[in-house]
Amino acid sequence: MKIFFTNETKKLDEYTIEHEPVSSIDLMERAASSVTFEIMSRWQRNTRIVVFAGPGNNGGDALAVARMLIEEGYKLETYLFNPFQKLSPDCSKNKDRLKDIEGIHLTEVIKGDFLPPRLDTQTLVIDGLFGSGLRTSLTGGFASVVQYINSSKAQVVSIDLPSGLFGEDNSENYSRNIIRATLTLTFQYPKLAFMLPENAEYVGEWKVIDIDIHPEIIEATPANFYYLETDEIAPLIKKRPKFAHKNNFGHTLIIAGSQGMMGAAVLATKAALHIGAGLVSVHSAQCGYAVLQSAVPEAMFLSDTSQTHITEINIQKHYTTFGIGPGIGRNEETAKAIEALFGQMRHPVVLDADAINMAATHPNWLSQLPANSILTPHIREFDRLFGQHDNMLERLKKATEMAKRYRLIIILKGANTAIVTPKEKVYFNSTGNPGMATAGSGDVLTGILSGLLSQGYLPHEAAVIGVFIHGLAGDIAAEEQSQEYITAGDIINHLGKAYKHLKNYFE
Ligand SMILES: NC(=O)C1=CN([C@@H]2O[C@H](COP(=O)(O)OP(=O)(O)OC[C@H]3O[C@@H](n4cnc5c(N)ncnc54)[C@H](O)[C@@H]3O)[C@@H](O)[C@H]2O)[C@@H](O)CC1
Ligand SMILES: Nc1ncnc2c1ncn2[C@@H]1O[C@H](COP(=O)(O)OP(=O)(O)O)[C@@H](O)[C@H]1O
Ligand SMILES: [K+]
Repeated sequence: MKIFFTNETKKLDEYTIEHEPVSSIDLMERAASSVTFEIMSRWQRNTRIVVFAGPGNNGGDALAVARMLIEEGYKLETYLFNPFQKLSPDCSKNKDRLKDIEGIHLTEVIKGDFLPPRLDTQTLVIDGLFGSGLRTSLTGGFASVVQYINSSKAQVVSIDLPSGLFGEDNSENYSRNIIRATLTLTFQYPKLAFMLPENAEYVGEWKVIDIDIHPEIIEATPANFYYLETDEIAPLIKKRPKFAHKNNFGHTLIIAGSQGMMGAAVLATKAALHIGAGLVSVHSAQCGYAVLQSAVPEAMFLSDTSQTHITEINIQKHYTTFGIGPGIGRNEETAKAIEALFGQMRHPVVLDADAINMAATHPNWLSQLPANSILTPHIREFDRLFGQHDNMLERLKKATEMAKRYRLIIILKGANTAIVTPKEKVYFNSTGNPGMATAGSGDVLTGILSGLLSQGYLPHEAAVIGVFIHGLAGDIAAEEQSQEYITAGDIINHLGKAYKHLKNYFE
């Protein structure tokens, strides 16, 4: 799903209005009825509802929703803020339509005559003050209304965007003057701001409401940001040919583990096998021999000369890819061993964990990796590598710049993991849950990505499939066993079900 910028909303709406064709007031009616439907499915008729409408089309939506809810038997109070005595044409039409119906409590606030209604835990606020047309941070009376709503314990449904929030960059915005929504019902596509952890407190839960924007204009409008969903990932999964043998699915070498951190090697190796690599070998310190051979008998073990850590990696065979980093520690001897490998990397590799930390102290590494290699930093690893950043938006900008400069795929891990490609595209993942914030789940991702590269998936395909299926396996595990319970091993144990879900998706 493309993520457009809010300044493109008008263009998308206008094309739809002209080419569907549909009048703008009917498009608003369509949007409002979907919002009404969603509210009705969650809140009962006896809920006390207070609607706050602004002067633009976001306010128009809110007034239309108010009318529809009254027609459905809900009781509500509606406040229309019109300080400049200028409403958008569709907002004005909806004000007239609302005035005409029975049982309406509509207050139009023009000057500082606003007596705020009581808002308590039993109240549902519908926030239609501002949406995609917000030009500057809210100030004055609008800011006061937002603060009043925020200071209450009412639940808040925001239409399109929490009022006061910009769709993209909020780094200069005033936190106090942005609605903190319980639920945001956004039109047609999620906004970039929703992907960023710094805005979670405003957006709350969010859901896309399809208003049938014309498919031609969606197709024709380029985007740099995407939200990955099952219908985009499922078609990428390859079928294993009937006469295939293990060599068709490549040979992955996992370079992982050191004394006390052998579990990381086990997890990455198991994940590479379960995602479907033909052969998996693991190079690790001698102390890992018994552990690896018993925990993952399907993998071959290549022992380092050191008992405790990796010091030298002798490549005797052709490996399709390398998965480097989980649990290797930061010994300088290990760094030297990895450096010595650069000349032998023929295909994209995966770099994770301490390998990324070492890249931070060995600045020439990034330019020596094969093009389209995959880096999987979490936020702290990312900042160690590329410097401190104040927020996720800053990190995304830097990731985009670095992915292009070094021709790498950067997977910035977290909720809504971002996959940033050398072509400056950013894909946000939709799967995964906080249960995955547990030791070793990143090691599993490294194994998955290496195993996918090994099977011949293109690097950007391996990246999006890997991140998606990792999160999906975590979601299935959490569904069965609850978020708190799941460990990294449970993610691996649910990869099979995740694969099945993707393969059966179109059946
Ligand atoms: N046909 C359409 O155009 C559709 C529009 N939709 C709704 O329309 C919204 C966008 O409508 P608009 O473009 O009218 O924008 P908004 O309703 O978000 O706000 C625009 C109005 O607010 C004023 N304004 C902007 N920033 C301000 C600030 N900081 N302080 C005070 N006033 C400020 C503008 O001068 C303008 O009057 C979407 O978010 C969505 O809710 C939906 O109804 C779907 C269809
Ligand atoms: N709150 C969350 N929601 C979704 N996914 C998460 C969340 N927290 C962590 N994850 C996922 O779990 C993995 C954690 O990786 P990482 O931080 O490297 O852990 P570790 O170092 O313990 O292996 C990442 O893939 C990340 O996207
Ligand atoms: K709003």
